[in-house]
Amino acid sequence: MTAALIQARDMTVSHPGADLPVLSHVSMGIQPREIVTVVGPNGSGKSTLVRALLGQVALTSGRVERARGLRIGYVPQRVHIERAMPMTVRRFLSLPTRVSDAQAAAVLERTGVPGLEQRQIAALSGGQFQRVLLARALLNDPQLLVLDEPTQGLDQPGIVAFYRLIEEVRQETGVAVLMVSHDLLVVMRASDRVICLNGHVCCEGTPQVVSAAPEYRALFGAEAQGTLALYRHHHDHDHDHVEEHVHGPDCGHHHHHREG
Ligand SMILES: Nc1ncnc2c1ncn2[C@@H]1O[C@H](COP(=O)(O)OP(=O)(O)OP(=O)(O)O)[C@@H](O)[C@H]1O
Repeated sequence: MTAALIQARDMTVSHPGADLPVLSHVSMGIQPREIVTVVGPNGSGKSTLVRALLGQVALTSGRVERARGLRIGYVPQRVHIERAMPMTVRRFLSLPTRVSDAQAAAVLERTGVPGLEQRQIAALSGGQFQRVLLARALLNDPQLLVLDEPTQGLDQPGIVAFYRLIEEVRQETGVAVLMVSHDLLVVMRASDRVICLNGHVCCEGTPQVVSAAPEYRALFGAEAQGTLALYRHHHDHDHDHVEEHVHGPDCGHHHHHREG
């Protein structure tokens, strides 16, 4: 296996005053060119995981290893403050690092919003704004893109289009992508690997494996049924083979489908 771009080993994060750690013994990594999505209920520690990987949150124990000189493009979850500022797209792209007109034009073209330079940030649609954020994150030619709920506030076609764009960008640039998302169905189609988080790593694997995992179905209930249906056709033709999935020590379930 190639060396991971970023790797968390047995990472625990506790916030001062809280009884339980937000993240408990989390180990996970991202390989070059991989699209990895973290799913989990509200408050399950998804944003904390991302920020810990980026070195923005102190670890209680464990460690994070980053490839030397790793370039990361990060789109944080809370960007509505930036959005309210009176500022053109062109100026926004030059924060914090100045870029040339040609670079700005090229990156807007790549993210599917060419020619928006002179528009006010506040006047963009939700989908256009997400693409401008993605454009800015791509400017330093990252090896890893980190997107925390990038499709928040988009409608269904907007969500699908955004994930398609992410796949195109990966194809074109070879960037690896770590995303946090609530869009289970779309995520399952667009990710190479899914990590299901609930304070610890509940289960992880290909979308096909995770969608069939009992931990995932316990966490997401009816919604999980929909993602499982995506893969049922495949299962129908492959009864004897159920892929292994990794699961945490405290998930409290049995793998009947495997041991039986
Ligand atoms: N700086 C902090 N101090 C204390 N508690 C915090 C801090 N940051 C996050 N938390 C708590 O840690 C838990 C996990 O938060 P986090 O934002 O990582 O979850 P999340 O899975 O991203 O949630 P959501 O889906 O709602 O965005 C929550 O209970 C939150 O209140």
